[in-house]
Amino acid sequence: MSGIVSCSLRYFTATAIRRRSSGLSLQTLFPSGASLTSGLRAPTSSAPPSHGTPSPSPSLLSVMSTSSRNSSFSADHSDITYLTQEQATNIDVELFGDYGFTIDQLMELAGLAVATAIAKAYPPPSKAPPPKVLICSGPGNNGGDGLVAARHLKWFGYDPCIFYPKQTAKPIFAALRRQCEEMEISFMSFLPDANLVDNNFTLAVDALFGFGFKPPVRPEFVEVLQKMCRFKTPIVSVDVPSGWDVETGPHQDSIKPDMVVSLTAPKKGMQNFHGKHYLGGRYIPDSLAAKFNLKLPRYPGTELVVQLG
Ligand SMILES: NC(=O)C1=CN([C@@H]2O[C@H](COP(=O)(O)OP(=O)(O)OC[C@H]3O[C@@H](n4cnc5c(N)ncnc54)[C@H](OP(=O)(O)O)[C@@H]3O)[C@@H](O)[C@H]2O)[C@H](O)CC1
Ligand SMILES: [K+]
Repeated sequence: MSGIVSCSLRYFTATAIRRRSSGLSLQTLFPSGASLTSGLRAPTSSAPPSHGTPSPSPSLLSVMSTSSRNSSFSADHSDITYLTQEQATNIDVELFGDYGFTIDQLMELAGLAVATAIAKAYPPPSKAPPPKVLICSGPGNNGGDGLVAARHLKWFGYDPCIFYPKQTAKPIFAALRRQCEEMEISFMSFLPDANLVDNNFTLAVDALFGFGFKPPVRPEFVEVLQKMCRFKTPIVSVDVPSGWDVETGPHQDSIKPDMVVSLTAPKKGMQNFHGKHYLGGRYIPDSLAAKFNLKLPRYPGTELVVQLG
């Protein structure tokens, strides 16, 4: 579909939703009429993925860098590092400074890790309409991870739809939005109430705030988080459940995600989380892990994520 036609359709969709904002039906946006909560296959296994790769020969081992055997990366998940907000920020500074990464690179890997973890934990059915996934993206890089994840989820057989209430003019975010639009991923102009979300979406991705969140939630996001608290549709949080204190975790009125995909390393606020928990962000060089004394799980083979719980 040409850009102009798809833009017109998107405008129509957003307008239609605005007009129906009282007693609204999402039929216009979701004409299939199918129950969107149906049909996710049960996870095949809750165990971490097996290695499945042949052991390297002794000669190969002798030329492997120390990286694959570095003590910072361990198969034991019980003593991994949980980061403070300051540590997470400092690691980011190093990655983008001395290590020369760009935000585009890491955000792509982060968003791909999120989509991969979702595909492992909530595999799409092979013979059914693609499951609808609501992506709630915030104004910072956490929101950018959500936009990237939406694109990969579409490739993986889901039907993502994005709520992105506070957009910035930064080129990276404009580009991510455009990429989603060109993949015919819809943007919603408002967040539907919980009952509509529950009836129309199989999953919700919380990409509002990550480790850059400073409590308390400002007024512009209070209603959004209140609505999300009422979702029965399972929520997958990116890096940090939005509204949680990065270090001390949830409070009484916090969202309760079914799953969290931590990035780089889990944050301290996740220490008592008992839901499904994956780690992604396979880009930390050994020397950086050593510098911050990070204990991280080993990613087996070609895996982009590791299941922690
Ligand atoms: N190294 C990695 O692992 C990578 C992680 N990535 C992801 O990036 C986020 C951190 O991104 P950052 O942009 O630093 O921060 P957030 O997206 O978490 O949040 C910042 C925005 O949120 C606004 N904010 C902060 N507090 C509040 C509040 N109380 N109420 C409302 N809004 C709030 C803040 O607004 P300002 O006006 O204060 O600027 C920002 O707009 C990390 O968690 C990962 O998900 C990268 O994608 C890749 C590398
Ligand atoms: K989040």
